[in-house]
Amino acid sequence: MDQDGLKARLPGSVAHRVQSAKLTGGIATLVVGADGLDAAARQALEAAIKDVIGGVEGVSQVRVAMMADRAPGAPPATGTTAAPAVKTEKKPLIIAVGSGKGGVGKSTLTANLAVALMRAGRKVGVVDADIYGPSQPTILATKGERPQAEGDKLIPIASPFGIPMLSMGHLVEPGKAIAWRGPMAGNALGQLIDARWGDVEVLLVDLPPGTGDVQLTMLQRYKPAGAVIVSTPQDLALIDAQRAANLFDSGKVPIIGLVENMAGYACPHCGEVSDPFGRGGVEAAAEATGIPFMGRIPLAIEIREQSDAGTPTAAGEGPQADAFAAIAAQLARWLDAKAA
Ligand SMILES: Nc1ncnc2c1ncn2[C@@H]1O[C@H](COP(=O)(O)OP(=O)(O)OP(=O)(O)O)[C@@H](O)[C@H]1O
Repeated sequence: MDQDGLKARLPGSVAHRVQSAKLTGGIATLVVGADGLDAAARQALEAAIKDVIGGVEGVSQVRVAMMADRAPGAPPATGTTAAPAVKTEKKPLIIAVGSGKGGVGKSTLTANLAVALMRAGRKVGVVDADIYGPSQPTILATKGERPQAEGDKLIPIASPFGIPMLSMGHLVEPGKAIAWRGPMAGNALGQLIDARWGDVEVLLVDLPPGTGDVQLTMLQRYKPAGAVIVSTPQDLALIDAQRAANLFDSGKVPIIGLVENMAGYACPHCGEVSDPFGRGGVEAAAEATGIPFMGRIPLAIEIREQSDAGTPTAAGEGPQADAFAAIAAQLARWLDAKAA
Protein backbone atom coordinates (compact mmCIF):
# COMPACT_ATOMS: atom_id res chain seq x y z
CA MET A 1 0.00 0.00 0.00
CA ASP A 2 1.33 3.44 -0.86
CA GLN A 3 1.42 6.67 1.12
CA ASP A 4 -2.00 7.84 -0.10
CA GLY A 5 -3.54 4.45 0.71
CA LEU A 6 -2.40 4.65 4.32
CA LYS A 7 -3.41 8.29 4.69
CA ALA A 8 -6.84 7.57 3.26
CA ARG A 9 -7.57 5.35 6.25
CA LEU A 10 -7.17 8.25 8.66
CA PRO A 11 -9.86 10.82 9.39
CA GLY A 12 -9.22 14.15 7.65
CA SER A 13 -8.43 15.93 10.92
CA VAL A 14 -5.50 13.56 11.39
CA ALA A 15 -4.52 12.85 7.76
CA HIS A 16 -3.63 16.46 7.01
CA ARG A 17 -0.83 16.25 9.56
CA VAL A 18 0.79 13.20 7.94
CA GLN A 19 3.92 14.33 6.08
CA SER A 20 4.87 10.89 4.83
CA ALA A 21 3.71 7.32 5.24
CA LYS A 22 5.37 4.11 4.16
CA LEU A 23 4.58 0.43 4.49
CA THR A 24 7.59 -1.89 4.24
CA GLY A 25 7.62 -5.50 5.39
CA GLY A 26 4.52 -5.04 7.51
CA ILE A 27 5.96 -1.98 9.28
CA ALA A 28 4.08 1.26 8.72
CA THR A 29 6.24 4.36 9.33
CA LEU A 30 4.45 7.70 9.49
CA VAL A 31 6.04 11.10 9.94
CA VAL A 32 3.53 13.46 11.45
CA GLY A 33 3.67 17.24 11.87
CA ALA A 34 2.74 18.17 15.42
CA ASP A 35 3.05 21.96 15.21
CA GLY A 36 1.03 23.76 17.85
CA LEU A 37 0.14 20.63 19.80
CA ASP A 38 1.01 20.20 23.46
CA ALA A 39 2.40 16.92 24.83
CA ALA A 40 -1.05 15.51 25.68
CA ALA A 41 -2.45 16.32 22.24
CA ARG A 42 0.60 14.78 20.57
CA GLN A 43 0.15 11.59 22.57
CA ALA A 44 -3.53 11.46 21.66
CA LEU A 45 -2.70 11.99 17.99
CA GLU A 46 -0.08 9.26 18.04
CA ALA A 47 -2.46 6.85 19.78
CA ALA A 48 -5.23 7.60 17.26
CA ILE A 49 -2.87 6.95 14.33
CA LYS A 50 -1.57 3.71 15.83
CA ASP A 51 -5.11 2.58 16.51
CA VAL A 52 -6.33 3.11 12.94
CA ILE A 53 -3.20 2.10 11.00
CA GLY A 54 -2.56 -0.87 13.30
CA GLY A 55 -5.89 -2.26 12.10
CA VAL A 56 -5.02 -2.03 8.40
CA GLU A 57 -4.51 -5.40 6.72
CA GLY A 58 -0.83 -6.23 6.24
CA VAL A 59 0.34 -3.91 9.01
CA SER A 60 2.05 -5.70 11.89
CA GLN A 61 3.68 -2.68 13.51
CA VAL A 62 3.14 1.09 13.42
CA ARG A 63 5.91 3.63 14.00
CA VAL A 64 5.08 7.27 14.35
CA ALA A 65 7.67 10.08 14.30
CA MET A 66 6.30 13.37 15.58
CA MET A 67 7.92 16.45 14.11
CA ALA A 68 7.13 19.03 16.75
CA ASP A 69 7.92 21.95 14.54
CA ARG A 70 9.61 22.68 11.30
CA ALA A 71 12.20 25.37 10.92
CA PRO A 72 11.05 28.36 8.90
CA GLY A 73 12.14 27.91 5.32
CA ALA A 74 13.09 24.27 5.75
CA PRO A 75 12.22 22.14 2.73
CA PRO A 76 8.87 20.35 2.93
CA ALA A 77 8.97 16.78 4.14
CA THR A 78 7.75 14.55 1.38
CA GLY A 79 9.34 11.16 1.95
CA THR A 80 9.86 9.94 -1.56
CA THR A 81 10.17 12.86 -3.91
CA ALA A 82 13.49 14.33 -4.92
CA ALA A 83 14.73 17.56 -3.37
CA PRO A 84 14.16 20.55 -5.64
CA ALA A 85 17.02 21.33 -7.97
CA VAL A 86 18.28 24.88 -8.02
CA LYS A 87 20.28 26.04 -11.00
CA THR A 88 22.60 28.58 -9.45
CA GLU A 89 23.80 27.31 -6.18
CA LYS A 90 26.48 28.09 -3.67
CA LYS A 91 28.48 25.12 -2.45
CA PRO A 92 27.45 24.07 1.05
CA LEU A 93 29.94 24.16 3.87
CA ILE A 94 31.20 20.64 4.60
CA ILE A 95 31.32 19.47 8.20
CA ALA A 96 32.86 16.02 8.66
CA VAL A 97 31.71 13.72 11.43
CA GLY A 98 34.46 11.23 12.18
CA SER A 99 35.51 8.65 14.71
CA GLY A 100 38.65 6.69 15.35
CA LYS A 101 36.80 3.38 15.37
CA GLY A 102 33.54 1.89 14.18
CA GLY A 103 30.39 1.40 16.18
CA VAL A 104 30.78 4.39 18.48
CA GLY A 105 27.69 6.16 17.11
CA LYS A 106 29.07 8.38 14.36
CA SER A 107 26.13 7.74 12.02
CA THR A 108 23.60 8.14 14.82
CA LEU A 109 25.16 11.46 15.78
CA THR A 110 25.33 12.70 12.17
CA ALA A 111 21.66 12.02 11.47
CA ASN A 112 20.44 13.45 14.75
CA LEU A 113 22.68 16.51 14.53
CA ALA A 114 21.26 17.14 11.06
CA VAL A 115 17.67 16.90 12.32
CA ALA A 116 18.41 19.06 15.37
CA LEU A 117 20.18 21.70 13.26
CA MET A 118 17.30 21.71 10.81
CA ARG A 119 14.87 22.24 13.69
CA ALA A 120 17.04 25.17 14.74
CA GLY A 121 16.41 26.77 11.36
CA ARG A 122 19.48 25.69 9.38
CA LYS A 123 19.36 24.25 5.88
CA VAL A 124 21.16 20.95 6.28
CA GLY A 125 22.04 18.05 4.01
CA VAL A 126 23.63 14.71 4.84
CA VAL A 127 26.23 12.76 2.88
CA ASP A 128 26.80 9.22 4.05
CA ALA A 129 30.38 8.49 2.99
CA ASP A 130 30.62 5.37 5.11
CA ILE A 131 31.40 2.90 2.36
CA TYR A 132 31.89 0.05 4.82
CA GLY A 133 28.46 0.24 6.38
CA PRO A 134 26.21 3.00 5.10
CA SER A 135 23.45 3.39 7.66
CA GLN A 136 21.95 6.80 6.93
CA PRO A 137 19.25 5.38 4.60
CA THR A 138 18.00 3.35 7.58
CA ILE A 139 18.25 6.13 10.17
CA LEU A 140 16.73 8.79 7.91
CA ALA A 141 14.16 6.42 6.36
CA THR A 142 15.21 6.48 2.71
CA LYS A 143 16.24 2.84 2.38
CA GLY A 144 15.70 1.37 -1.07
CA GLU A 145 15.44 4.76 -2.78
CA ARG A 146 17.64 5.64 -5.73
CA PRO A 147 18.77 9.17 -6.53
CA GLN A 148 17.99 10.60 -9.95
CA ALA A 149 20.54 12.58 -11.93
CA GLU A 150 20.32 15.88 -13.73
CA GLY A 151 23.09 16.09 -16.29
CA ASP A 152 26.13 14.68 -14.55
CA LYS A 153 24.92 15.59 -11.07
CA LEU A 154 22.95 13.55 -8.61
CA ILE A 155 19.79 14.98 -7.10
CA PRO A 156 19.68 14.35 -3.35
CA ILE A 157 16.85 12.30 -1.93
CA ALA A 158 14.52 14.17 0.42
CA SER A 159 14.25 12.32 3.70
CA PRO A 160 10.91 12.54 5.50
CA PHE A 161 12.55 14.90 7.98
CA GLY A 162 13.16 17.71 5.52
CA ILE A 163 16.80 16.79 5.09
CA PRO A 164 18.12 16.12 1.59
CA MET A 165 20.64 13.30 1.65
CA LEU A 166 22.81 11.01 -0.42
CA SER A 167 24.41 7.79 0.72
CA MET A 168 26.73 5.16 -0.63
CA GLY A 169 23.84 2.91 0.38
CA HIS A 170 21.69 4.58 -2.31
CA LEU A 171 24.28 3.79 -4.99
CA VAL A 172 25.52 0.27 -4.26
CA GLU A 173 24.12 -2.94 -2.86
CA PRO A 174 24.82 -3.46 0.85
CA GLY A 175 28.34 -4.84 1.35
CA LYS A 176 29.45 -4.32 -2.27
CA ALA A 177 31.67 -1.29 -1.66
CA ILE A 178 33.72 -2.85 1.10
CA ALA A 179 36.66 -3.75 -1.15
CA TRP A 180 36.97 -0.24 -2.58
CA ARG A 181 40.29 1.49 -2.35
CA GLY A 182 41.07 5.21 -2.05
CA PRO A 183 40.60 6.51 -5.62
CA MET A 184 37.40 4.58 -6.30
CA ALA A 185 35.90 5.54 -2.99
CA GLY A 186 37.05 9.13 -3.53
CA ASN A 187 35.28 9.28 -6.91
CA ALA A 188 32.08 7.91 -5.47
CA LEU A 189 32.25 10.39 -2.62
CA GLY A 190 32.76 13.16 -5.16
CA GLN A 191 29.44 12.26 -6.79
CA LEU A 192 27.69 12.54 -3.45
CA ILE A 193 29.31 15.82 -2.45
CA ASP A 194 29.12 17.55 -5.86
CA ALA A 195 25.42 16.87 -6.13
CA ARG A 196 22.64 19.42 -6.64
CA TRP A 197 22.32 20.54 -3.05
CA GLY A 198 20.14 23.54 -3.86
CA ASP A 199 19.90 25.92 -0.91
CA VAL A 200 21.59 23.57 1.58
CA GLU A 201 24.04 25.60 3.67
CA VAL A 202 25.66 22.87 5.73
CA LEU A 203 26.52 19.39 4.56
CA LEU A 204 27.20 16.91 7.35
CA VAL A 205 29.43 14.13 6.03
CA ASP A 206 29.33 10.83 7.90
CA LEU A 207 32.88 9.57 7.27
CA PRO A 208 33.91 5.92 7.34
CA PRO A 209 35.34 4.91 10.72
CA GLY A 210 39.09 4.89 11.21
CA THR A 211 41.99 6.87 9.87
CA GLY A 212 43.13 5.07 6.74
CA ASP A 213 43.84 6.05 3.13
CA VAL A 214 40.21 6.40 2.20
CA GLN A 215 39.58 9.03 4.84
CA LEU A 216 42.76 10.87 3.92
CA THR A 217 41.86 10.94 0.23
CA MET A 218 38.46 12.27 1.13
CA LEU A 219 39.81 14.97 3.40
CA GLN A 220 42.32 16.10 0.80
CA ARG A 221 39.88 16.23 -2.10
CA TYR A 222 36.84 17.62 -0.31
CA LYS A 223 38.34 19.56 2.53
CA PRO A 224 35.76 20.07 5.28
CA ALA A 225 35.38 23.45 6.96
CA GLY A 226 35.49 21.64 10.29
CA ALA A 227 35.17 18.26 11.94
CA VAL A 228 33.23 16.79 14.83
CA ILE A 229 34.75 13.70 16.45
CA VAL A 230 32.65 11.20 18.34
CA SER A 231 33.95 8.73 20.91
CA THR A 232 32.64 6.45 23.62
CA PRO A 233 34.02 6.99 27.13
CA GLN A 234 36.40 4.02 27.29
CA ASP A 235 40.15 4.62 27.12
CA LEU A 236 40.69 2.54 24.00
CA ALA A 237 38.04 4.46 22.07
CA LEU A 238 39.61 7.69 23.26
CA ILE A 239 43.02 6.71 21.95
CA ASP A 240 41.40 6.05 18.58
CA ALA A 241 39.56 9.37 18.76
CA GLN A 242 42.92 11.06 19.29
CA ARG A 243 44.14 9.38 16.10
CA ALA A 244 41.14 10.78 14.26
CA ALA A 245 41.96 14.22 15.65
CA ASN A 246 45.54 13.84 14.37
CA LEU A 247 44.20 12.92 10.93
CA PHE A 248 42.13 16.10 10.75
CA ASP A 249 45.05 18.12 12.09
CA SER A 250 47.35 16.74 9.43
CA GLY A 251 44.78 17.73 6.80
CA LYS A 252 44.56 21.22 8.40
CA VAL A 253 40.87 20.71 9.14
CA PRO A 254 39.79 22.58 12.30
CA ILE A 255 38.28 20.32 14.94
CA ILE A 256 35.01 21.79 16.14
CA GLY A 257 34.83 19.48 19.12
CA LEU A 258 34.52 16.07 20.68
CA VAL A 259 31.20 14.40 21.49
CA GLU A 260 30.90 11.63 24.08
CA ASN A 261 28.37 9.03 22.97
CA MET A 262 26.96 6.13 25.01
CA ALA A 263 27.89 8.16 28.07
CA GLY A 264 26.11 6.55 30.97
CA TYR A 265 23.03 4.38 30.70
CA ALA A 266 19.60 5.97 30.60
CA CYS A 267 17.17 3.65 32.43
CA PRO A 268 14.24 2.99 30.09
CA HIS A 269 11.87 2.91 33.10
CA CYS A 270 12.77 5.92 35.22
CA GLY A 271 15.08 7.82 32.84
CA GLU A 272 17.83 8.09 35.46
CA VAL A 273 21.32 8.04 33.95
CA SER A 274 23.94 5.79 35.61
CA ASP A 275 27.59 5.49 34.59
CA PRO A 276 28.71 1.85 34.28
CA PHE A 277 31.86 2.91 32.36
CA GLY A 278 32.69 5.90 34.52
CA ARG A 279 32.02 9.46 33.56
CA GLY A 280 33.81 12.37 32.05
CA GLY A 281 36.54 10.46 30.16
CA VAL A 282 35.94 12.24 26.89
CA GLU A 283 35.61 15.63 28.53
CA ALA A 284 38.92 15.09 30.36
CA ALA A 285 40.57 13.92 27.14
CA ALA A 286 39.21 16.97 25.33
CA GLU A 287 40.57 19.24 28.02
CA ALA A 288 43.98 17.56 27.94
CA THR A 289 44.26 17.99 24.18
CA GLY A 290 42.69 21.45 23.97
CA ILE A 291 39.80 20.22 21.82
CA PRO A 292 36.42 21.75 22.77
CA PHE A 293 34.00 19.33 24.45
CA MET A 294 30.57 19.51 22.79
CA GLY A 295 28.51 17.34 25.12
CA ARG A 296 27.39 13.83 25.89
CA ILE A 297 24.63 11.53 24.65
CA PRO A 298 23.58 8.73 27.00
CA LEU A 299 23.32 5.09 26.02
CA ALA A 300 19.56 4.76 25.67
CA ILE A 301 17.62 1.88 24.20
CA GLU A 302 15.22 4.26 22.49
CA ILE A 303 18.07 5.89 20.54
CA ARG A 304 18.95 2.54 18.97
CA GLU A 305 15.33 1.59 18.41
CA GLN A 306 14.50 4.92 16.83
CA SER A 307 17.58 4.76 14.59
CA ASP A 308 16.62 1.30 13.40
CA ALA A 309 13.04 2.44 12.84
CA GLY A 310 14.02 5.46 10.74
CA THR A 311 12.58 7.93 13.23
CA PRO A 312 15.64 9.76 14.59
CA THR A 313 15.50 10.70 18.24
CA ALA A 314 16.20 14.38 17.56
CA ALA A 315 12.94 14.63 15.61
CA GLY A 316 10.97 14.01 18.81
CA GLU A 317 10.85 15.43 22.30
CA GLY A 318 12.48 14.52 25.61
CA PRO A 319 15.89 14.42 27.28
CA GLN A 320 17.60 12.46 24.50
CA ALA A 321 16.31 14.84 21.81
CA ASP A 322 17.44 17.74 24.02
CA ALA A 323 20.95 16.27 24.26
CA PHE A 324 21.26 16.27 20.47
CA ALA A 325 19.76 19.77 20.28
CA ALA A 326 22.36 21.09 22.75
CA ILE A 327 25.22 19.73 20.64
CA ALA A 328 23.60 21.08 17.47
CA ALA A 329 23.38 24.51 19.16
CA GLN A 330 27.13 24.41 19.73
CA LEU A 331 27.73 23.51 16.11
CA ALA A 332 25.41 26.36 15.05
CA ARG A 333 27.44 28.78 17.18
CA TRP A 334 30.65 27.56 15.56
CA LEU A 335 29.10 28.05 12.09
CA ASP A 336 27.96 31.57 13.01
CA ALA A 337 31.39 32.48 14.34
CA LYS A 338 32.96 31.20 11.13
CA ALA A 339 30.55 33.19 8.98
CA ALA A 340 31.08 36.39 11.01
N1 LIG B 1 23.54 6.75 22.43
C1 LIG B 1 23.15 5.57 21.97
N2 LIG B 1 22.32 4.79 22.69
C2 LIG B 1 21.95 3.55 22.25
N3 LIG B 1 22.36 3.02 21.09
C3 LIG B 1 23.19 3.76 20.33
C4 LIG B 1 23.63 5.06 20.72
N4 LIG B 1 24.44 5.54 19.74
C5 LIG B 1 24.49 4.60 18.78
N5 LIG B 1 23.76 3.52 19.13
C6 LIG B 1 23.59 2.27 18.39
O1 LIG B 1 24.89 1.68 18.28
C7 LIG B 1 25.07 1.09 17.00
C8 LIG B 1 26.26 1.75 16.29
O2 LIG B 1 25.94 3.11 16.06
P1 LIG B 1 26.32 3.83 14.69
O3 LIG B 1 25.98 2.98 13.51
O4 LIG B 1 25.79 5.20 14.75
O5 LIG B 1 27.89 3.85 14.88
P2 LIG B 1 29.03 4.18 13.83
O6 LIG B 1 30.15 4.72 14.61
O7 LIG B 1 28.49 5.01 12.73
O8 LIG B 1 29.32 2.73 13.33
P3 LIG B 1 29.93 2.26 11.92
O9 LIG B 1 31.34 2.58 12.02
O10 LIG B 1 29.63 0.82 11.92
O11 LIG B 1 29.22 3.03 10.85
C9 LIG B 1 23.75 1.29 16.27
O12 LIG B 1 22.95 0.15 16.47
C10 LIG B 1 23.11 2.48 16.99
O13 LIG B 1 21.69 2.48 16.91
